[in-house]
Amino acid sequence: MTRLAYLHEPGVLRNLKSRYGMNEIYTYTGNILIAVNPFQRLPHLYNDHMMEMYKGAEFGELSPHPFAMADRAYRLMMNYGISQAILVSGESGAGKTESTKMLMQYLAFMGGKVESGGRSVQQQVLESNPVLEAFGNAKTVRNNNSSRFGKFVELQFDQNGKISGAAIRTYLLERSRVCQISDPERNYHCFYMLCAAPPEDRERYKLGDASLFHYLNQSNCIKLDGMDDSSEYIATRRAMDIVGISSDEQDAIFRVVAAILHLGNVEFSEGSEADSSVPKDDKSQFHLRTAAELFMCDEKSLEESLCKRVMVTRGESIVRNLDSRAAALSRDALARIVYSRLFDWLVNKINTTIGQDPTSKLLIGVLDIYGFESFKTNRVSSSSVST
Ligand SMILES: Nc1ncnc2c1ncn2[C@@H]1O[C@H](COP(=O)(O)OP(=O)(O)OP(=O)(O)O)[C@@H](O)[C@H]1O
Repeated sequence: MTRLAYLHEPGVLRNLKSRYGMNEIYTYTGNILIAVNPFQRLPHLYNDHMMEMYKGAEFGELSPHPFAMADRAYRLMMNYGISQAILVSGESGAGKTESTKMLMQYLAFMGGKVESGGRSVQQQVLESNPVLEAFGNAKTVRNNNSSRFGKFVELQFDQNGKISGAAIRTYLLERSRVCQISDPERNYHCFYMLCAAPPEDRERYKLGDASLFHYLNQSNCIKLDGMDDSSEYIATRRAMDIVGISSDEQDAIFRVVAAILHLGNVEFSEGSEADSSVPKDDKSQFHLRTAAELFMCDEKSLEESLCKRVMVTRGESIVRNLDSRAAALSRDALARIVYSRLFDWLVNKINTTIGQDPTSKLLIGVLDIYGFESFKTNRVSSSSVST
């Protein structure tokens, strides 16, 4: 790009377009790699043979490629003993997560240890992707599998350049999506997966079709072309096994997911006292009872926590009734906070299983932060991510 005679926007775009027309989706501009989403699988670009080619090749000697970026970071770290960071940024749907996976694939190839038994750190980092995607990705207008959280993966290396530990840190999970979605978007994948689980699991969590749940049926998009939620459920369970989440823990996780769906179906009507509220009807009472069972808490306490507010002042606490609108808001607030705690728990669990190397002085971090989006109505959470 820097060799263009006139470096201006039309020239840059024309260059990218003509390269894209020749299936050259990557272009350098100085040390930066520009990736244009091909929207088709190009397996020949990412196989072992390609990784062998880029290994140790001078930067710029071969065609632009994420492997070249990862190789450069690895070499700089090894030659100068300085930790490196790679920032992957772009609009939603641009291909950041795919590029991040390729960077990780190459770093795992260079720094991977051959384990005699068990799974290596690099395998576990790569295998944590499907779990995080099930709980942190959703269909948006631009991307059927959009990451709704930022992710910083830190790979720790020993003196020989072998991966000795890793940590995954996540940022800014989009909590509002748990309770509020609009056409043609979807909520987080895990909700639909669980509604499409084998009958015995659906029975255990008292679930039915996804379209029965308020947190899912606000949008007409329930099924996704090319994604079979029932096989994704099985695949996610398998991925959870691999990252060391026991079957009891998996049951607890899905209990919470199901409880959130039931909670969302609890509607409120005005109670007998002024400005008070109660579950609207038998249906709401059933969902409240089921949510309490799944959360393993007392039904009455759950109802009170939704329909009343406790204000603690110095020395005393005051209980105030909430009207039906305010009760619905506190229901949504509870769903959001529980889901985001569940997500944080998953990330912690994955980190514990992968294992850290506190002695490591050489790190490569890859930051994949979710992309800019501009809607008709922009919420505070989306604008704070986008700025
Ligand atoms: N290099 C690639 N090869 C093949 N397909 C790609 C590539 N990059 C992106 N895609 C396709 O584009 C889709 C969107 O890419 P990706 O999820 O990486 O976008 P993103 O920038 O991370 O978006 P978001 O910010 O919404 O999470 C992928 O699901 C995949 O189908």
